Amino acid sequence: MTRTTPVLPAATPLPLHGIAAARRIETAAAAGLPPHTLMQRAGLAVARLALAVAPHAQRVTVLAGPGNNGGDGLEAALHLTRAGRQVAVWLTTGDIQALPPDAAQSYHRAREAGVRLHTTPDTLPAADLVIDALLGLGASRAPAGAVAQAIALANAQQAPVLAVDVPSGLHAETGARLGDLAVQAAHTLSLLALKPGLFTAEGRGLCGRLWHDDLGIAAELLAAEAPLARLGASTALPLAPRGHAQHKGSFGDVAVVGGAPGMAGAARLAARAALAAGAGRVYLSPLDPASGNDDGRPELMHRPQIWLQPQGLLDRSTVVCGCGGGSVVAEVLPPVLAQAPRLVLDADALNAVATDARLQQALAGRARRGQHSVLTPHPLEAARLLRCPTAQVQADRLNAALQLAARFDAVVVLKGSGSVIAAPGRLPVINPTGNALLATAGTGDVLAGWLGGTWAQVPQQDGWPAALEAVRRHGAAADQALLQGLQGPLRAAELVEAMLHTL
Ligand SMILES: NC(=O)C1=CN([C@@H]2O[C@H](COP(=O)(O)OP(=O)(O)OC[C@H]3O[C@@H](n4cnc5c(N)ncnc54)[C@H](O)[C@@H]3O)[C@@H](O)[C@H]2O)[C@@H](O)CC1
Ligand SMILES: [K+]
Repeated sequence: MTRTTPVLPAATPLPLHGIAAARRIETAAAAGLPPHTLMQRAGLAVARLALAVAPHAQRVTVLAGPGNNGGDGLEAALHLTRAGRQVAVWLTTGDIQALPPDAAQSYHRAREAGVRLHTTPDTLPAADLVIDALLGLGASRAPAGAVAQAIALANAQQAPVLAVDVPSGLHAETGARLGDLAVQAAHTLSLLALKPGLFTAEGRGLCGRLWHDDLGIAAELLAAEAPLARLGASTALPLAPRGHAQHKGSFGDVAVVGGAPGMAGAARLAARAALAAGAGRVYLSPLDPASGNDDGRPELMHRPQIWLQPQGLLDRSTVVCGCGGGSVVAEVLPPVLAQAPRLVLDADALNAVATDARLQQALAGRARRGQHSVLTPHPLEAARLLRCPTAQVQADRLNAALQLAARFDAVVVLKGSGSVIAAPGRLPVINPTGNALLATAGTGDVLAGWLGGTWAQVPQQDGWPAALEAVRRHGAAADQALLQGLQGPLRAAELVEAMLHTL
């Protein structure tokens, strides 16, 4: 039968299906069951979760929309009424004939069970729990009319909201808002397939705690549909233990190129992170000739202008370039792009590439020369590289990351809530860890440095495993800090230390 489980933290990777695939899964599942079974199971799952997360809630308001998401809400209302709760259903439509057949059947079942049914009012009655069954997979445009009014009322009242399948107003596939209004849920119960939009862009913030119920369908039905992405695991990959006879030369070299005048800290943060990630030796080559050693970390080695040396650190290290690069980073990028065998490009290095066709060509040609690249843009940097508005990147983060990966033949980490990791020929991954404690200056430098430090230890691989692991751990450190009660932000230098103590 059905089983509801919390989705996060995800112990193992999980497939994330797009809307079309989720609908095919629903159709295939329904075909193997007596009519109306799936909706009854969905409603029962919602009611059970409501009773579990709000056991003392006596007054429950169910907001039911014009489609089958509303049908799920009507089924839940029926079960909660039977469980002795005072349930009021507010329908956004008075035209019952217009409901799809499954939802219409649930309407009649709810009415026969004595559930109080109304059309959406100007105010909601006081409630201890609100169930959002307004829009699900069928949400296709900005909420308007009675649906918009119901969303506004749900957000204006105090009781926690349990969203059915997806918070109404959120696009289940992209995680973008469909319009200005979207339900802010405390809990979301995703039904049948998990959808990518629940985990990236606005999804994580609007969903609250995420739950999943596969409604008891056969696992093969889910496996038969290709996912659009997968949710990465929240737990550590097993790393090979360090052998007794290994030495610093066994763990690779990282060279950080960054830190233009006034931005020495960014490059130092990246270098410290590379060291903490386990690289054998870390060199810091500042773009500011006046910049000296990082006195707080004497382990780091100061090596000026490595880009001027024809054969040296640039040719044999994992290079992290861009952190605090300013505009001067553009001058060193030609040799860096030409020589670095493994290259992490961040921040100003990406901005320089975005405005220079020759650098773009040099970057895109690296893979053909057997050189590997990882790009770590935040949405604005991604937008510059794609020559589009930032809103367009955020409107479809999976697609934006895939486009960048294809264009530059590189691994791309599109940062932000639910970082997306994409590479040519690979199923993109949405990272499940992280929170708003990371929204502070320097945390991106730490990520780039940690990624380089991880990658240096496995130089025979491309940047994919190192990118997945660095992004996961970066977020996991913030999750751990949140659990420990940090109010935030997690300052970047402390993040390096926190990552050291995070699995
Ligand atoms: N049919 C079934 O047996 C099952 C259905 N399920 C539920 O069904 C949902 C999908 O149902 P539907 O395909 O009917 O889609 P929805 O219930 O998400 O909504 C579709 C309806 O909303 C309207 N609509 C879309 N955007 C709107 C907007 N911005 N403002 C106002 N109205 C808007 C559409 O015109 C249509 O009438 C899933 O998310 C899930 O909750 C699942 O429980 C599985 C079982
Ligand atoms: K909903």
